[in-house]
Amino acid sequence: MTTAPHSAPRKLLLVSAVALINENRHVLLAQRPEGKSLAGLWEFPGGKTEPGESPEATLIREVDEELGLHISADNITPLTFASHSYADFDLLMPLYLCRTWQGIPHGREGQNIAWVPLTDLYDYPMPPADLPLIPFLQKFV
Ligand SMILES: Nc1nc2c([nH]c(=O)n2[C@@H]2O[C@H](COP(=O)(O)OP(=O)(O)OP(=O)(O)O)[C@@H](O)[C@H]2O)c(=O)[nH]1
Repeated sequence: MTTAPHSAPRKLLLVSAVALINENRHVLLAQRPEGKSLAGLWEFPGGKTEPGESPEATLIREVDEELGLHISADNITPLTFASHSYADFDLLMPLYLCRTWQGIPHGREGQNIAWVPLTDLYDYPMPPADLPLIPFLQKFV
């Protein structure tokens, strides 16, 4: 008698990300460095939620680590989310909106960053999960 193989459950990855919007209605994107998955693509700052960490705390921590920016929980608001099935995991990514921060952003991990007019977002190749977010941002931000 043969037994059907049990496949491991797919992993659900929770990632917090932010649309930092400046006074010119430009959004800050960061380029994924060489050596990482999806290298070279432009993404919203953020990262994986650690065990026991709230999505908002993740965002505040990641924006500091990646960009040297200080944002407060009072200045971020939920905007929309991305949901995408990558080959080896499902991504759920709340996208917050932030228009007020302290500091001048710089790529603390050596990554390129760019302030991108919302109308030019399609000129910056982004991960597939992010593509549905572009028309949303263009229409509602
Ligand atoms: N921060 C961020 N992550 C995104 C975006 N879109 C998207 O698919 N992701 C995915 O969400 C995950 C975020 O992971 P991360 O930034 O904390 O970690 P990482 O690159 O070091 O991890 P990895 O190289 O193992 O994927 C990555 O798999 C990344 O590809 C986005 O706009 N911003």
